[in-house]
Amino acid sequence: MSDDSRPLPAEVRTAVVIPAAGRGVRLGPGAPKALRALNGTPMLIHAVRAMAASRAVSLVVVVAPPDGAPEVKSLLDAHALPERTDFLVVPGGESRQESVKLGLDALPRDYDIVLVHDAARPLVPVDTVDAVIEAVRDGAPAVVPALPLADTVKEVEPAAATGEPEPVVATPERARLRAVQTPQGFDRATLIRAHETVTDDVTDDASMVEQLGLTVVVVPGHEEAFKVTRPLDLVLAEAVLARRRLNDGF
Ligand SMILES: Nc1ccn([C@@H]2O[C@H](COP(=O)(O)OP(=O)(O)OP(=O)(O)O)[C@@H](O)[C@H]2O)c(=O)n1
Ligand SMILES: C[C@](O)(CO)[C@H](O)COP(=O)(O)O
Repeated sequence: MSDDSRPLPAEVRTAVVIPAAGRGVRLGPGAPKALRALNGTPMLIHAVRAMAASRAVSLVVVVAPPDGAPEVKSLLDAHALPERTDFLVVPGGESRQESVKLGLDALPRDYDIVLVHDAARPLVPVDTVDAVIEAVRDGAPAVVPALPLADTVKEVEPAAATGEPEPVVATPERARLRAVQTPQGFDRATLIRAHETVTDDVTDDASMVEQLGLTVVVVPGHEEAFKVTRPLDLVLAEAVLARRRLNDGF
């Protein structure tokens, strides 16, 4: 463990950045993905509530579609959210990475732990959020929730949209692979350094911390923390919400 791994004091404050500026191309035509409804409520509101459900979270920064900040502010005002949590809305950028950076730029100084959570993972349970925060409090500079894979994974030589069969290059040992979810949790200084240092395109924030040479640790993820990416994911998300309503006796 490096010096970045010292335990943080218990009273440290935690903020969440929610990148919500994507179009949702893989979901098909319609409003920006984060604003589409799940069970009548925008996906973003589900994601915000999932984060604010943690008593450790005192600020949520929503990174809105570039021209959608006023609409997102109105949505947050129109939905019941915990009073103990503060909310900020900033406009996003061209890529997820850029949107996260814009969210980080808006963070007040007095937050030591920062979570980054996809608006597209609206159903993550609060226990997963708390497990990530606890691991950062315990001294990890970067923490990701993740699950073992159900499928075997092949590395291929990608056929550039020609439709040709793709030759398999390798079969990584499945037992060593994990499917990574969000929220990913960070010591704030580490995450800011990662975003200031790494210029490659990446698909998650933790991989930027890996590029700094620091250790990223994995805590158990949750099946309900899946990302709404394609149309079938919407069906699954509605089914999870229906089951929760039944369990809650509504
Ligand atoms: N320029 C972008 C692109 C993505 N995101 C956010 O990053 C999260 C994960 O991205 P993804 O699931 O890929 O969302 P989209 O980019 O909207 O999806 P697609 O690639 O299908 O367009 C989402 O909450 C999305 O809103 C963002 O804030 N800014
Ligand atoms: C951050 C992430 O959700 C971790 O699995 C994922 O990498 C986002 O990928 P996307 O292509 O931007 O949805």
